[in-house]
Amino acid sequence: MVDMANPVIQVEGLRCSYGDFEAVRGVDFEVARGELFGLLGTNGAGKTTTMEAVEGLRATTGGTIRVLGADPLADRRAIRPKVGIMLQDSGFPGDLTVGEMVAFWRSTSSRASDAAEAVEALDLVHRVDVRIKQLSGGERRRLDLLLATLGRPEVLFLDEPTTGLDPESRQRVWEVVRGLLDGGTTIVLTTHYLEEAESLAHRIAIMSEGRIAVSGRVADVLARQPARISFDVPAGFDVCALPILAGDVVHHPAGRVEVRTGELQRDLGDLLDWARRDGRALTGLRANHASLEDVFHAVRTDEKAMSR
Ligand SMILES: Nc1ncnc2c1ncn2[C@@H]1O[C@H](COP(=O)(O)OP(=O)(O)OP(=O)(O)O)[C@@H](O)[C@H]1O
Repeated sequence: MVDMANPVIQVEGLRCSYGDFEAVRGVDFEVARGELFGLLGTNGAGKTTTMEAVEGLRATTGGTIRVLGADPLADRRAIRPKVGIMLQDSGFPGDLTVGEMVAFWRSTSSRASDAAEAVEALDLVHRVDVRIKQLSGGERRRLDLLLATLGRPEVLFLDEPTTGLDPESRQRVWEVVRGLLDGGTTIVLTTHYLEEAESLAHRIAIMSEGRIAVSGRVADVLARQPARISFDVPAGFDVCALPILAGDVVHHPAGRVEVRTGELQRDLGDLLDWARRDGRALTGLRANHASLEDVFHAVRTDEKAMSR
């Protein structure tokens, strides 16, 4: 059960600028202990800038941030041992081997976890004697995650942790992240993979042009978007033949009818009754709740409408 009464991370009215350009324009969110909060958004929406500010790596121009009750920039030394950070580009020394880097990193933490276990979990055993600069992009990402989690952080920031990973490696990273959540770690994650957010996040926020456009529990965010029912219809089909439905009907030229509805069960029932009565086969019938992709698309559409 997520305890929102005692958030581990509190961000209020956050603003960040690069010169005259304001990249983050008043962002608010809270993350409870043991929760995974997903920060999504288009390229340039302000996710990394927000993450860097919350990590204490970037000065802000407005608002307040508290991580474990402290200001992450001013009180960095106090909270740093409890925080793990996986940047988009970690810049670790390429001449060290994986094993040397892990040993060095481990020696810097008083709370280090079992390195051998972590190396195994992230499938890097066979790369221990390889120099970092010789790793593939996916292996680098897995090493970055390993190093970010080695100190058993209470709070973990993951900036696009699975970019460039093949599906199997991505699953492996998800397993490691789920294990950390089971152990009570609080995680903030940015990602462009919507299925990753859908699969891992308790709550998400979708950023658009420096602000949070949509936020909430994944199920609640999805429930705010219409569901879809679709099926094939023969050439020359007249949509007036359909029963009266709560949703909007779109007749695609390729011979498919789509219903976008906030009343999935009722409209689906009415359509099935109608098909049975008229002896019609609804070939290719599909009924789905909205996906995060639909929500993302709606945010993009609003973004474009606002910029017109
Ligand atoms: N060093 C910088 N100097 C000037 N502008 C910057 C700098 N870094 C980022 N920006 C701008 O700030 C905005 C937000 O960038 P940010 O990297 O936070 O976005 P993002 O949501 O993380 O994007 P992406 O998904 O591409 O990583 C963008 O318009 C970007 O061009």
